[in-house]
Amino acid sequence: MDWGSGTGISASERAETCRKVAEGKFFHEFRYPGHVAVLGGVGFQRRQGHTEASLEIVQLAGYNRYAVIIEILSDRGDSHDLDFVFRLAEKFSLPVLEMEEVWQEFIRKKQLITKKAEANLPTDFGVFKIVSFENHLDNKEHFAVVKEPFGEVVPVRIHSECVTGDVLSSLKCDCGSQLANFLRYMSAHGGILIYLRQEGRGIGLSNKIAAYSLQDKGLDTVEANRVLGFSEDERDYAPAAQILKALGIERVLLFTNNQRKTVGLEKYGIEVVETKRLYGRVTPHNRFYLSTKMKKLGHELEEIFREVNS
Ligand SMILES: Nc1nc2c(ncn2[C@@H]2O[C@H](COP(=O)(O)OP(=O)(O)OP(=O)(O)O)[C@@H](O)[C@H]2O)c(=O)[nH]1
Ligand SMILES: [Zn+2]
Repeated sequence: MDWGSGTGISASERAETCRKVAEGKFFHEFRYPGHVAVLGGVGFQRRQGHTEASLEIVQLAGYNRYAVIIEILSDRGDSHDLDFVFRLAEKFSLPVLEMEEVWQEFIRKKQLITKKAEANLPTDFGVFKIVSFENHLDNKEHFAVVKEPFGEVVPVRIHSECVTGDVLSSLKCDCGSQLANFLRYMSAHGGILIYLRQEGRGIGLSNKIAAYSLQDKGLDTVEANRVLGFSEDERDYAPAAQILKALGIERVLLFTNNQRKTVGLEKYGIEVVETKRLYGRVTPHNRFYLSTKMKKLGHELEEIFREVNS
């Protein structure tokens, strides 16, 4: 689009066109086609693209949601790499923001998950409260199980969905028994379980079953994920951080053997005051899986292997 009666080509005319868009002029007041391409963001929570990120940056800085994006090109017309961008930024004393930093700030500042429904839930482990959420972050039906009272630092378990382990009592992993152990702990001491619908470390049930099939052929859990085109762990704990905030909680005693969960919560503004190990059952079927988690994913499981070996 172009604004005004000139060609619209010069830098100053293009800047004027951008300014008029940001003033909220109507589409029919511009001329088409023109020399400024207009893009619309679909929401940063849906797409972590430059268009969406630029809208968040200007809004976080206190401006209306209009931004100008430029691609930095070399003399030959190719896109420059990040090294060039850093050198350019240094030369002109400009800040450089990476997508991950904008995402973290977005999750800290824009609360997209709120409490929806809550009810009592008597279980074999005790009577809990179950809470559901209105979730505009990833639109999944995560839920929380709450047992009060608890102190200012709340015992918390972030548990990723494992239908095979949690529902079918599969012996291939430790999920079901870890879940039961935490519910038992909560029943006695109070706390919160956040159940995230991140089946298969975020790859979904079908892909996890495909990964199991590769494991039947001798691959380990990390290799199987990679063969299927995924990273070893696709989870993001942004929904967990926002669920905790929706429940009014910012300081936690986290039950996990996985440091990525601690890092994953802290970067979104949740303070992990302390972590406690939470072990499940070791079976002949899950031993190799658990030792792979320890060796390749950094899970702190040395203690259970010491016990098993002694
Ligand atoms: N892709 C894949 N996912 C698996 C496999 N085995 C278990 N999972 C998934 O791994 C996740 C385990 O979740 P959690 O127990 O919350 O997390 P964790 O990383 O083990 O960390 P902590 O239990 O907190 O120490 C669940 O989503 C399971 O479905 C596997 O072989 N492949
Ligand atoms: Zn499992």
